[in-house]
Amino acid sequence: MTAGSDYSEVIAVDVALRRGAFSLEAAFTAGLGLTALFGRSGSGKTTLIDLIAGLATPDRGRIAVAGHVLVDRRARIVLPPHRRRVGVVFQDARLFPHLSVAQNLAYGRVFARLPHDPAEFDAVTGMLGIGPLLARQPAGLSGGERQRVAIGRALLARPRLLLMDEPLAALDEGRKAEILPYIERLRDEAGVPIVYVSHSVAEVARLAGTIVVLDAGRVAATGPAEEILRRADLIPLHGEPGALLDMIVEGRDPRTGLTRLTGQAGMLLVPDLARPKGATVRVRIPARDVLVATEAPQGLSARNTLPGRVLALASAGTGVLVEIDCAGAILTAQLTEAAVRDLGLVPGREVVAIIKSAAFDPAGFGTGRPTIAI
Ligand SMILES: Nc1ncnc2c1ncn2[C@@H]1O[C@H](COP(=O)(O)OP(=O)(O)OP(=O)(O)O)[C@@H](O)[C@H]1O
Repeated sequence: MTAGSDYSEVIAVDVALRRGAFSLEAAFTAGLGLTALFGRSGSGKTTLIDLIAGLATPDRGRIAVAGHVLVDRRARIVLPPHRRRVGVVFQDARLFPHLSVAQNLAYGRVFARLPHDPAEFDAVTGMLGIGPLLARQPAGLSGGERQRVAIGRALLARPRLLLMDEPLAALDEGRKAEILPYIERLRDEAGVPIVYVSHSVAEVARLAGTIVVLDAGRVAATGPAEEILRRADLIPLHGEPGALLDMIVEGRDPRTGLTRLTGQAGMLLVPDLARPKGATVRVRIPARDVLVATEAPQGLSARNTLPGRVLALASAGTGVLVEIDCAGAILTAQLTEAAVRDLGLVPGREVVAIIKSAAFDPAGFGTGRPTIAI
């Protein structure tokens, strides 16, 4: 990509397909970084992945990646999967059981007709932390290790796009936590755009720059992750609204032992994070963990109070979702209608958002800036 090119169009999809009673009609564009295809079971996520990978052909439409047309039904272009330069990582790693890790990795390369490149091999195995596993057989690896090898195999074929179809779904919580930092490195360092299927809000909140929400074969919404995840009208799909804030680690607060983060919204104290000073972190703050006051509170144990202004109110299930603009960063608070009435909350009203430090789940902190705008 050259500077000034439109980063929102690294991937351009506009397709239709009927499969039995199910019909998919989906159009979206996405840029570099990680784009999550998010939706309930049966919404069409895997069908869309199949169409991009070439495992199924749309009845109508066009798919292009980095300016290369993979499918254009009107122009009668349907590239076979092996000519698409699209890597796929499935829920199960699908490694060859009779080959070692090193041989599995080399296979991706052979299949793509690329010569062995020791420097690239070392870079990929280093990034994914699989160097020590090279002589092992897949049967002896943990689920997370297997997935890292599957990602390495896909990357070594130098894809223009990496598709990941629920790559963590078969792993327990511990293994998921172990592999997430590698997926973040992949997103930030490999320079390959990723389309990532998940129906986990926590996963998508941590990883995605862009979210495409699918519902019954249609794109219900698409946009930056922070916008999609706070929308009240999408609660039936994502379940729980919340804010995403990109913040910087300032260091350990000597008085409390908590980690001090700074960002657009102000300063937050969160449970001790093993991240270096200056590191960027992505923090998710669910709306139910935010309280609202109309004056700075006195004698309150909560550590985090951010001044802001009510931006909008939207009815959300049995309550009200209040959007608060904290110096340009937008927080959301889930309140009862009675609380909104009692506090006199209307757009423009100055308020203080209060978040308990204990509300932050250290396992949910992402790294880096997930959207790379060029
Ligand atoms: N080959 C097929 N023939 C007929 N219907 C199909 C076929 N493949 C998938 N479907 C249907 O298409 C719909 C979308 O399936 P798809 O696997 O794309 O959903 P999904 O969002 O990936 O779901 P999940 O999260 O459960 O994996 C489902 O109703 C499914 O039953």
